[in-house]
Amino acid sequence: MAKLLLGCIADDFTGATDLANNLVRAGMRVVQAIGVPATPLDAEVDAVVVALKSRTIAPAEAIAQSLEALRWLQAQGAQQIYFKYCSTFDSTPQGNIGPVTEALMEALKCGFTIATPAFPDNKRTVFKGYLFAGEVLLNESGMQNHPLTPMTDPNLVRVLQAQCTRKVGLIDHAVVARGAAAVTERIEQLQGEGVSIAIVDAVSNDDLLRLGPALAKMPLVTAGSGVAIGLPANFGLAPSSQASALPTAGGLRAVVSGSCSLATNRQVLDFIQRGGAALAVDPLRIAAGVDVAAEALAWAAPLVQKQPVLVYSTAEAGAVKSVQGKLGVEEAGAMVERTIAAIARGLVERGVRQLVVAGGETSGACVQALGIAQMQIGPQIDPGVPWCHARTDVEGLPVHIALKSGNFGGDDFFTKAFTVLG
Ligand SMILES: Nc1ncnc2c1ncn2[C@@H]1O[C@H](COP(=O)(O)OP(=O)(O)OP(=O)(O)O)[C@@H](O)[C@H]1O
Ligand SMILES: O=C(O)[C@@H](O)C(=O)CO
Repeated sequence: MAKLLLGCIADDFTGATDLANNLVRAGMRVVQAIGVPATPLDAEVDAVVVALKSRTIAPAEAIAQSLEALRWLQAQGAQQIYFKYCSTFDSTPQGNIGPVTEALMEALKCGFTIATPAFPDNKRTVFKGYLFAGEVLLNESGMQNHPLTPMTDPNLVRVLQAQCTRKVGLIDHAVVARGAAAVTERIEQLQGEGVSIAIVDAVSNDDLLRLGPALAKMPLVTAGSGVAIGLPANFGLAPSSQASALPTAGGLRAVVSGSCSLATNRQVLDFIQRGGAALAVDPLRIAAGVDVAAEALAWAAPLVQKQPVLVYSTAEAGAVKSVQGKLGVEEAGAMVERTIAAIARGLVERGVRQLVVAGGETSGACVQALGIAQMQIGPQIDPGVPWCHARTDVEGLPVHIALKSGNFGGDDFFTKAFTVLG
């Protein structure tokens, strides 16, 4: 068995495919495992991304799951570990970015690591330690109102320090601009000052590519997906179309969406305005006991033979709040996720082999409903979202599947996705 070059631990499912996508584009062959695999790796790949759902669970549980993933990756011979979190640094005041980072450092006897969510391809940039989402600071981007991980402070040194016992410092843009040797020098200086984790500025892919060589000997790297573009070169790998080759796609095409982000709302509207076949799922009818999944599948069955179909619960903030007010936030979420996941499975049972899923939680529910354990990463649709290929437990059938983070993708994403597969 070939040795794994890079072993990755991601704190959610769509974030894991985002990271895998950047590694593939930089030349690595990558699989994504859903949870920590029970058996040794049996694929010829350069990197494995273990997808956890550890972003908002209790810190002790996030640490336990991350260390279990670390042990599995080490058993496969991983030469370097990458802890992937969100490009908007989603965390609660307690973590889990800080606690998991420190636990991994401890386990790896790693004296120094970096932390940067910068992902310029998706307009996440870090300057002087401050995180920008698009044109505005993180705390003005809408993230200050996130229901689970409200981000009210854009200063990442402060945010991470509040979650860590180790000292957190900054490698600022003036250093990164001077290249890898300057970064290495700054790391030595910071270590002399007792700092063991540094937020790193990056406002462009060039910054991330300059940073890459300085990370070659670090046992642990922690970041969003952006830093990944600079790592494969450290292992002598270069971008190649081979790394993203997937089996030829066939079968019927569908989109299921449980994401209520602004981007997904625009994508649903765009699909409908182009004349796409679309059906809205009403959470209140699910709550009233109607078999909404069966209805949706009956609607989709004839249409999907001729064209891609979209089944969505996507709604604007006001409508979501009203449903949550009636059903409760968690209950509404869980009910809609179960329904969308049942529809995804039903669609695959009816011949869909190219499936787009929108929303992080929704993706988790769909991947689990389809019994997917491992995904091979293919070509990018839009930054952060690749097509993947996976075996399901629906008669062992394979599907091409794309898991879209709520905020990612252009307005035409649901149309463009299928043109990428050809
Ligand atoms: N119409 C609706 N009313 C209430 N809740 C909904 C509705 N539609 C979807 N939901 C729930 O909202 C949540 C959406 O979360 P999900 O993670 O899937 O999307 P997202 O937050 O846009 O994506 P990401 O986490 O990738 O940013 C899910 O729990 C889903 O079931
Ligand atoms: O980094 C991001 O923004 C995404 O990969 C993500 O983690 C969404 O949940």
